[in-house]
Amino acid sequence: MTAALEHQVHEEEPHLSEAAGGGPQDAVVLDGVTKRYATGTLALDGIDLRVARGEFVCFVGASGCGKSTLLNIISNLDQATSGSVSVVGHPALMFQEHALMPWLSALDNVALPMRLAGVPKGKRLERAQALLASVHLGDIADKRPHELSGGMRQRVALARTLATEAPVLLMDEPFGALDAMTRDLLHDELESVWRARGLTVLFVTHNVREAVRLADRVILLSSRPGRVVQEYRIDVPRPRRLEDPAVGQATAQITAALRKEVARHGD
Ligand SMILES: Nc1ncnc2c1ncn2[C@@H]1O[C@H](COP(=O)(O)OP(=O)(O)OP(=O)(O)O)[C@@H](O)[C@H]1O
Repeated sequence: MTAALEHQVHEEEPHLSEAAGGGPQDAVVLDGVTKRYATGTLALDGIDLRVARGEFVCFVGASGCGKSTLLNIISNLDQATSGSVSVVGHPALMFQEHALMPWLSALDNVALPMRLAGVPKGKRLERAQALLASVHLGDIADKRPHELSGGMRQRVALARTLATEAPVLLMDEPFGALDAMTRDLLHDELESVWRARGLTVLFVTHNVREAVRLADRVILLSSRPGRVVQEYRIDVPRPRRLEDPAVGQATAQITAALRKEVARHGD
């Protein structure tokens, strides 16, 4: 068996590869992406996906359906067994665990990607300060992570993710551990940065309502192996709130489909 494996990153004025079937409007194109781990687990089976530039896509699915595997492959942290992946620019990845450097201040944590990219000190600190202000943390720049609440740390992590200037954000349950109020606030902040910068966001969550609150499109994955079961275009007008009746309706519809998927696998 031969594995046709391809992962392309397009640096500038990218056009996506013909191999992955992309066009100039696409930010991410997956063509027949399959992942079998060395243990034999078939985590993803022939995923075809096309995400337009500026689109906000959320993935939901039962535990173990391969959502994290998918993001890892798109970010090139892991490789597909077969299929092709094409991404515009170098995506930034944000996890549920904020992974801030405990010895650095909030400001220096946000400035870190720019430091690694060789941005001069004055410029990167100025930019980091502006990013902290954009997530309403302009006044805690000198604090270190242990002095901040969980929600504040996750906002610092969001500011640091944005400091990479990546055109594509890959977010794996980034707000999963937060209380409802903080999560609400971060939805607003993420949405406003997404719109202002024209970012493309691929966002994994277990929370269907959160997916509907944020997404232009929700993709439901099945488990063992992970496949696209259904896609839902969310045309509820923005700004949305988690408690909007229209958000509730779409949530109920997708949750019913998700329940069926979970029941099919008995988990
Ligand atoms: N490094 C690995 N080696 C072997 N199997 C793995 C590895 N990582 C994940 N898997 C398996 O692949 C499948 C998909 O895992 P993955 O973590 O991508 O799912 P997920 O949808 O993100 O799960 P969750 O929602 O629980 O975070 C699971 O059956 C998991 O056990």
